[in-house]
Amino acid sequence: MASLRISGVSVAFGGNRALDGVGLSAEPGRVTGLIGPNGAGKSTLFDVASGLRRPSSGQVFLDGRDVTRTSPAGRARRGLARTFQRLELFGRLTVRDNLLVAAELGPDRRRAHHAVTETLTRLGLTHLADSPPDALPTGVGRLVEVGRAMVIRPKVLLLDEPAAGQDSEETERFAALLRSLTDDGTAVVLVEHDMSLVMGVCDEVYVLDLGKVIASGPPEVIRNDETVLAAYLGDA
Ligand SMILES: Nc1ncnc2c1ncn2[C@@H]1O[C@H](COP(=O)(O)OP(=O)(O)OP(=O)(O)O)[C@@H](O)[C@H]1O
Repeated sequence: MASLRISGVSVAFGGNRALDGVGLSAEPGRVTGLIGPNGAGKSTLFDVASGLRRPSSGQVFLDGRDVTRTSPAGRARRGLARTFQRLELFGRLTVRDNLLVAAELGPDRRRAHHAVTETLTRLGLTHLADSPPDALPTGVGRLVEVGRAMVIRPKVLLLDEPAAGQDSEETERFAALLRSLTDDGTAVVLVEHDMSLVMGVCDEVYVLDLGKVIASGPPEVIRNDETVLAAYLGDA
């Protein structure tokens, strides 16, 4: 069963149909890519999935349960975590405390300190644990944001442009991290403009354009899809 299933979701901002009947499934242990030109609706779809925006129609299911009317906090308790395109860290708390705040809101508070230590090790950030994110380069800040989402061991992890600002070595390490998350059975949904990362790491890719899914399938199919090339990859 899909960990996250989105069905027939529509959102309009005034006369602008940001999402128009969008469907998407994210399976456990797989990375599902979501790509499309600027303004295609990717972040809006994450907002609908995480409960920050109520769709005018359509449904969201977590592990088969309809959560369309569940609050963001309720969805987090059911194992959904996300990152934001714009970093949403507490700039002056330490990296460790940024993770701890999230861990203590998760389902297992007693494990919070242990989970933070484990996550910092996994991300290779232990040496920066006592630094405030404000003092770190953006690429590292993004990793801290991913850590804050990972620390509750989510079933579904939505990542909004996590590799922006990372250099090629950091991106490579990040790809390995994504694979290790799927080994844990996490369903990862990745919004990302770095096409080599998307094509290298995703099992399945959805392409959004002007609020509609114009193609979905494995990376090798998407890479050669004429509609996708015309809408997006051609000028990427
Ligand atoms: N709060 C809002 N109010 C009005 N319009 C919005 C709002 N949020 C998004 N939009 C519009 O909805 C459409 C989809 O935007 P969205 O940010 O979801 O796209 P995106 O694919 O994430 O783009 P990007 O790659 O630039 O982040 C765009 O036309 C955008 O201008």
